[in-house]
Amino acid sequence: METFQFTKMHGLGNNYIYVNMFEESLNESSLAKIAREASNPFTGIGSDGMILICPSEHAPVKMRIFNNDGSEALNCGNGLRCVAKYAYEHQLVTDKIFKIETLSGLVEAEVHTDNGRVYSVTVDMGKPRLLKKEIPMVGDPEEQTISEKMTFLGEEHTITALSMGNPHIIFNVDRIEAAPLTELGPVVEKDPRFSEGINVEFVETVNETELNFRVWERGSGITQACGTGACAAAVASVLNGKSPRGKDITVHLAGGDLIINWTEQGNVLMTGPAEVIAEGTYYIRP
Ligand SMILES: N[C@H](CCC[C@H](N)C(=O)O)C(=O)O
Repeated sequence: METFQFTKMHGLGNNYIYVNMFEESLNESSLAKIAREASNPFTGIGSDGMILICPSEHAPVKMRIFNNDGSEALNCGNGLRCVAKYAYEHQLVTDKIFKIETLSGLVEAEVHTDNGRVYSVTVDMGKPRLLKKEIPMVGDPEEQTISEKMTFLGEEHTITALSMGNPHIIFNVDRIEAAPLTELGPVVEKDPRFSEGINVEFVETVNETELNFRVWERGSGITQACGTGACAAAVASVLNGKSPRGKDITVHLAGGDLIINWTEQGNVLMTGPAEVIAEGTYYIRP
């Protein structure tokens, strides 16, 4: 029976099965199947997906992330904080500031420690990608998507869309408790106007530096938190003139708070916790 060692970790409740690929080897053609099966809450470990911590030629570590439907995504904010924590605490890196390779490029992480234990991580997520061709979505490829009218289920909505290496669409709501997560989430996620699907976020503006936030994730459904989504929501708030550039914006997600800052230099900084839940052996189903 084939097995692998795993560490289950979460960032604000957005939890993944982490596999140290410096020590494990998994069959590339089985990764989607393993991600689906291991993520199953009844017959697997149960999680929002699987994240591989891999060797890299461009950085000390590389992150690959699979949603719980087995689809591979190009970025994951909560995952990056947990990868940074794991890499530092398992001596895959020696510095407190280091690069991590993702499928959407290199990011830089800084771990914050207490007696050698990482309790919080700041990730420089790089620049948001604002053009329609970078999301990707229909329309003029050289244009941005800021407060644009789009109709879903016969109703017109004003939306903003952008990419943090993975695609995000943001709907503004008056009360976050009333966000139509299950009504709109799955429909928008797979709307053909977004050729690679899209993560669906609902945001209530509390004030210019505070947002309430809920998410229906592409490939995973409702999660407790989405780091790239929180970055996208903060950038969208600045683009719509509701939040200031270069200031910390607190994003209140279901699982807790992230501090996001779209700096004057153009990079997006994300700061938040990363926690270990469990370690163990997973038995791969034949
Ligand atoms: N569902 C996302 C990947 C996970 C992102 C999220 N968990 C985060 O923390 O950024 C996608 O398909 O693009």
